[in-house]
Amino acid sequence: MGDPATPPSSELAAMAIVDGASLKHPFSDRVPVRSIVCRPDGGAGLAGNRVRAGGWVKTGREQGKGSFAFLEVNDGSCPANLQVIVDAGVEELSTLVQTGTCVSVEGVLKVPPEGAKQKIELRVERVLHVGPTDPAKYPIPKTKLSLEFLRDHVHLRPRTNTISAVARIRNALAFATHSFFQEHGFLYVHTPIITTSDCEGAGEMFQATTLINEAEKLEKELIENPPPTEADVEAARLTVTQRGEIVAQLKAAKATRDDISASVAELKIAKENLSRLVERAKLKPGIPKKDGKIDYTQDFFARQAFLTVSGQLQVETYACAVTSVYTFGPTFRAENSHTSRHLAEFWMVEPEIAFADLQDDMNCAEAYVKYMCGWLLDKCFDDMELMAKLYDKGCIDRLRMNVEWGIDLASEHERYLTEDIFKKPVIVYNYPKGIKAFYMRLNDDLKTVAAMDILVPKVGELIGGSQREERYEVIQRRIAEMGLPLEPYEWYLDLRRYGTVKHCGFGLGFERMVLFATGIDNIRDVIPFPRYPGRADL
Ligand SMILES: NC(=O)C[C@H](N)C(=O)O
Repeated sequence: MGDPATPPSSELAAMAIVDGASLKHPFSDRVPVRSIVCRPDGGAGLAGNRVRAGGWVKTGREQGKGSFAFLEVNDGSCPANLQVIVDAGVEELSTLVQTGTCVSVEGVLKVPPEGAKQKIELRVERVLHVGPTDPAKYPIPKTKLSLEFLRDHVHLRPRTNTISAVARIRNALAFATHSFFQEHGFLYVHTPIITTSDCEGAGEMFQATTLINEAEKLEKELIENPPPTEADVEAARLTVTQRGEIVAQLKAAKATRDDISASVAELKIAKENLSRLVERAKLKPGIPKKDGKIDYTQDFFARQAFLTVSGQLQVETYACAVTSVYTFGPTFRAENSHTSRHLAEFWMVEPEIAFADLQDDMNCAEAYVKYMCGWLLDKCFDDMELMAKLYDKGCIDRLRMNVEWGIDLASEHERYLTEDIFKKPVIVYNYPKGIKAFYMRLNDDLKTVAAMDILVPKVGELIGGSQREERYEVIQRRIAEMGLPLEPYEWYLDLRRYGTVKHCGFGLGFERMVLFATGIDNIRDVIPFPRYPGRADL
């Protein structure tokens, strides 16, 4: 003893007794609640172990006339709580029992008395930390709260059962995504967020340079249309007095003076606006400056740049070089949309495969969605059970279903098709060319393109994909036909000019997959920080 590197005896006990490697968190002294209760025996086999555990109190009550307290503690590692029993005297019980209090405790795991719901409980011997909460102010009390209400408390909502389960399901789906594509030899390629190309050509891009463009526009306007100067005002006055007729002179003078003072006022406002905008723009990091002034000669911010709507065009460059690739990142749509299926910022998984056609594309999409369903059943069953209980009795069956694919339909009635006609996912393909993007391959009928959408019950479109037009002349004609400028797509056309190859790909809306899996109704509840009109604060 006396050696500063030797931990206190209680810590030694914790390390020695708790089946260390398998139970203890690798980078903290705690044992995650999951390691204690999410076991086939519900944790009973761990009785006698000394552990440290921590989390947030879901519910708490004092028992035995205040001689001890029962706490249901959750640390987000699984949907289940750990029952924790604290004797009076160890800590102020009235603080501990408040919903939302954070506790970190050390004690011994015990099998509870006969008839108890849980198979194991923690008898506390030492309280290591208490983060109290004021029950009068805490916005997330233990009563059932609507998801809509929770949207106004985005920073505290992960403390709820639903939002923490969604976080785990989302995490599992992301892991499954990488696992699926990596297992099948796809390369993960990071595509850019800031870009000048509008992949869908739908004009729904967020401008990345609004501020600078406003300042630039105003400055240009003032140069082209300079407002009157003081000298102009004086000259105008002189002209007025030199005029012959007094009456006309007075009338003219009045009119001119009014005009002039209006112009001067406008000038003042314009100048103020300009300097305010320029000042604000100067504060923005990353804007190119020369001698303290914005440097418009530099290409990047001086040109219009946008937030990407899809990584597809860029990821195609890698598919046409390294064959099988995917990108997975945030994408943006500046639509003023208030539906439960749209977000201004959402995540998309976009694979792209060379030497593959539309049928291959559909096969890949089918295998990928089935893989994710299997993964959730395997790795997140307890969270799925919670979703089935709270939101949608059918969600587990939906994951289990043997998806029926490839029903041949050439029309686009999304949820109607999946909910009323087929109660299963359907693929709709070969769409009329007029309603689809320029990059989709023109079919031999010259009327339709090799596009496909996968529509699923409850959600509608989950996946949109296509075989890409690999023929230089055809794609060039399609771009022109759709009234798009050729110049921004020159690099894209190079892929067809040099070593072209048939290829295909699709985009899966990641949040829509979470909706499909969980049965939750609104897309704003399946992304940690939803972005929709009016919402971007946190
Ligand atoms: N990668 C894809 O095919 C997705 C498609 N570009 C879309 O945004 O819908």
